[in-house]
Amino acid sequence: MALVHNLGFPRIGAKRELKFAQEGFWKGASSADQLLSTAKLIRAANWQQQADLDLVPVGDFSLYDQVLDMSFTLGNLPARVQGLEGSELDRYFRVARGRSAQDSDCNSVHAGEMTKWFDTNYHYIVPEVTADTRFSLNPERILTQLAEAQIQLGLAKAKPVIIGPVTYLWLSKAKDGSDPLALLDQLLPVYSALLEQLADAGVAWVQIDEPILVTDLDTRWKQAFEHAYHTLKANRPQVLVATYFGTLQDNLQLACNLPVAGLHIDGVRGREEVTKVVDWLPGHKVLSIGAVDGRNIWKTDLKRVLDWLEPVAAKLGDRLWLAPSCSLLHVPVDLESEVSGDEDKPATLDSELIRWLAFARQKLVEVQLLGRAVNEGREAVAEQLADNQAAITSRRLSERVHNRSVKAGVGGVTSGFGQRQSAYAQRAAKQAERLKLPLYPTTTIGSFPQTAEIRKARLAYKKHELSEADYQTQMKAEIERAVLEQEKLGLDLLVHGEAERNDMVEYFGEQLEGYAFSRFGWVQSYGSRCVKPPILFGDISRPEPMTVAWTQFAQSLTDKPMKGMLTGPVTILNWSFVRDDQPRKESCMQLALAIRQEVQDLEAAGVHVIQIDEAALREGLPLRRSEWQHYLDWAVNCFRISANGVSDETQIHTHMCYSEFNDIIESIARMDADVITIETSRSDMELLDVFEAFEYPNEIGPGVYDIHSPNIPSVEQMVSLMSKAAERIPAERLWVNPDCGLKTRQWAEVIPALENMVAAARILRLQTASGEASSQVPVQVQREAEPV
Ligand SMILES: Nc1nc2c(c(=O)[nH]1)N[C@@H](CNc1ccc(C(=O)N[C@@H](CCC(=O)N[C@@H](CCC(=O)N[C@@H](CCC(=O)O)C(=O)O)C(=O)O)C(=O)O)cc1)CN2
Ligand code: MET
Ligand SMILES: [Zn+2]
Repeated sequence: MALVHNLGFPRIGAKRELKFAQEGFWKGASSADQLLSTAKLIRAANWQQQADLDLVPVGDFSLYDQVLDMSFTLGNLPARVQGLEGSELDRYFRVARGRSAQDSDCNSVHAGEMTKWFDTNYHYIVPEVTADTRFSLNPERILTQLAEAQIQLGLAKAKPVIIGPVTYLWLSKAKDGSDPLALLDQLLPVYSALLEQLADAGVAWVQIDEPILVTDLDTRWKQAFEHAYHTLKANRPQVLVATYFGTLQDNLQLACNLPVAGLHIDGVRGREEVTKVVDWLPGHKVLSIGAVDGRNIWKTDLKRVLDWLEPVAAKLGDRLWLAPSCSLLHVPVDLESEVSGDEDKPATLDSELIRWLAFARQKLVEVQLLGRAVNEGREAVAEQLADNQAAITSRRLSERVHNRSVKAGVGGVTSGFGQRQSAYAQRAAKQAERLKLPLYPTTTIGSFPQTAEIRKARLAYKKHELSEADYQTQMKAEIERAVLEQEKLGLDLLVHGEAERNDMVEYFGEQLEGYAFSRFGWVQSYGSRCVKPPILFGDISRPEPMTVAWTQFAQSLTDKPMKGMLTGPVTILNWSFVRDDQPRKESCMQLALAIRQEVQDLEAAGVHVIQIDEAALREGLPLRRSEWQHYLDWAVNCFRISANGVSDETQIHTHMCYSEFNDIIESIARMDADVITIETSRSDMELLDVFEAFEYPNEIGPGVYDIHSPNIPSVEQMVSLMSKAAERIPAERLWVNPDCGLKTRQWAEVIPALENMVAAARILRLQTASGEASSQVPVQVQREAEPV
């Protein structure tokens, strides 16, 4: 009998209950007890929905981030929060979010660094270590949740999930430049103790996630796996080592031979490896195959899966387990929420599209169907299989998916599409003459605070309670406010503030043909922040201009230059649920042509600076280095096609956040944007080393203001950061700007932070004018943040 199980379930709640509880608590509007009881209710509901599985994940829930949870479990808190007063919950959120110095205790704490979880749009808090890090077990969270689950589901079903020791260290960053792997022997006793406690609590199976097994590992990391799992052998539950997001390749034998009871592999992205793993896996071990895509929202073609799965099942017998390919964290909770519109929220997906889709709950039903088909024969689920087949066929043959003129447009792309008229130096001179910006020009990345009023108005508009005209009037008022504030602040290059956009990707998805969007299809991005990835289901075209009127309106309010603001094709692709019936690069090319039309329309409307955000270009990099170049080639090509249909005088900006550029700097340079703004403030400008080493030729705005934290950066901090930047990049090519957009902040934070930023730029100009190299700064009056 094949068992069916799950690796992890979304924890935000079907209606984002966790988000509202977190934010209520942070604002001081509700108590810790209220937050914790909402959390408990969500866990119970999640287990309820998974109760039919043979094994159910426990410990996949998190109040902020599962990696931060693991750091707490392992007693690995940054020194800056150790010994602080307050509760553990307080310390937890301090690491997660930072804390400004407005508190009476004067404990300003900067937030832990956040970065992308593999190639997903989920962000985790990077564990911080030093050579002196000592771990100690803090098992309370997981034991408490385990006890809850065991009561609800019975002892046998509860399967704790933890991040494995090798992956944990691989995700860690050593603040002192030491080697995190050197801490392995420190760490293993804590894992042993944890496993022993889980065994004592009656746990039969524990899932230990080691996703780095699908990445390129050098010998040391490979040996670390053997060492770790041999060391952890005694007194523990049976261990299922879980890998996902790709193929094992040269780690395959290592993964198969670890001294554990089972292995999970990604049977969607690693489909071609399944047979090989079956051959290599020792006969006493369980193989869990992820046969349902945990990274996308399409209904599984069950017949196609069964065609390859049945022979595997025949070989493995009881040793086969079935699951989604990875944790379901990356898909929305429940398609049922989309089915019937109510007055509050009209449905957005039609019944035909709904029939093609599966969210987390539906994916678990698919896994169960596969289990029954394997265990009892296809006849046992004949009706469901026929239903599934009909849906698959309906999507494959649908005329909504294919658009001849779009395909013709792609066919007509020539190499000239990606080419600017002149090289950067010539363009820069023409642009400088037109824009007349000062040295160290200041700008922002695009969005200004998305206030509760903005969101409320948009909701009312979507519910048809607010007319289109009234909605537009209100958004125009917001844009006006943003423009006035920027003029008051003395910024040099303005933005309209993106008030009218729900999200930088969803907004474009809503206006492009070939896209659908859900009502409740939320996926956690970080902490309480969620995104609703639009669903790219068909050939993409742009029926009409998407941003021109808003940008023109904003420009009409000021004599300062106004940046047009677009999301680039690669980012739209990477942050959407995309087609699985054609290569991603083809969808991307269609998006590139649509954005190119928008860029040209903006230029024709008199917009002289256009930013095309490619925040997700790097996260789209395949996990395997051997596949990088191919991806980078088409991604950069698509960006260039979207951007380069303009005259020399038009200045193209691009923006990237959370990016490490070391390995891809050549491709970044090939994008040939006139200006690139990047995230650098948390990494102390370290990121710029590679731009210096590569002699990156165009302009750069290294972020000086960490917008992910409520802290207000001081003038000194920003002058010091920019001085570090100027040691690496000639001042004439530097811009002064925040790390990213300001939509998650409040005006009360943004104004003083940008005041300081503009003051910093003025000091830098004065210093340059007087030839002064020092970063001595006149004393400034600092304004503090409002509590969030
Ligand atoms: N797609 C994407 N990926 C990304 C980023 C990004 O900006 N977009 N940025 C990075 C991650 N950063 C992020 C930063 C902020 C948010 C964010 O603010 N998300 C919002 C939702 C944004 C949104 O779509 N808002 C809609 C819907 C708002 C909403 O929730 N409305 C309520 C009611 C409104 C109310 O009363 O508050 C409802 O519908 O129930 C809108 O503005 O229209 C949130 O979690 O709160 C997400 C990710 C990397 N990945
Ligand atoms: N223009 C966008 C903004 O400011 C870029 C964000 S990148 C995640 O919000
Ligand atoms: Zn950004």
